[in-house]
Amino acid sequence: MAGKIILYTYFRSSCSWRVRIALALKGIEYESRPVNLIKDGGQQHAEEYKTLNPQEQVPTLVWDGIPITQSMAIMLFIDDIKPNPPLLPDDPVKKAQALALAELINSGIQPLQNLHVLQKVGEDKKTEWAHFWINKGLTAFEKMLKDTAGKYCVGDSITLADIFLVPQVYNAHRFNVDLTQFPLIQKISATLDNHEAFKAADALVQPDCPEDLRKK
Ligand SMILES: O=C(O)/C=C\C(=O)CC(=O)CC(=O)O
Repeated sequence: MAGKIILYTYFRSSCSWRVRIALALKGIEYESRPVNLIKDGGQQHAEEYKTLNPQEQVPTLVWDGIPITQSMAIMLFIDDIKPNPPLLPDDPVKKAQALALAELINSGIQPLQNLHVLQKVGEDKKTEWAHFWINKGLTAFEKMLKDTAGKYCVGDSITLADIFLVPQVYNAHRFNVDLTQFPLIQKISATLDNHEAFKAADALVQPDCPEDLRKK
């Protein structure tokens, strides 16, 4: 695996967080470049950044000068350039289950509680809005886990489903979703919280995490 990797990231952006977990699981070194989504009206809208990421979002991974956007595409790329440990099971059914769980969050929850959507929904309604969509999505996720879970979301190996789950659980706490309704999600995310790669990728230990939120 050749190539210098730069990751444009924001500490609590779910999508950046996922990529940080994948890089940590693979043991891939990278240079982290923080993009503050709030400061200066959002540094993701800066002209220079827009040329890398026309959607004006994080993350962007730059590999040997080539920008790659979208967390799912980035993680599949990482899995291709460094196949071990794999992010998806070999078994076709398990692979589809892991992708279905990941997509449930990727397209069914996270985009609805993303910064730019909440800005459009408005300050007074945003908490109720985010709470509704996270609660609805995680209710389905928990039901699916009944058929797929072992130690992790799909069997006993870490997959993309686990990588997507952890940042979404952070957001569930942030928007006051009662996680005691979801015993499997709670159990698996507690196990993941103790995993070294997940600890290293945690939003609250990143260099751009503000001091008042930082994990002590
Ligand atoms: O610090 C902030 O308030 C701004 C941005 C975020 O939380 C990141 C998101 O938009 C949510 C997410 O990625 O899930």
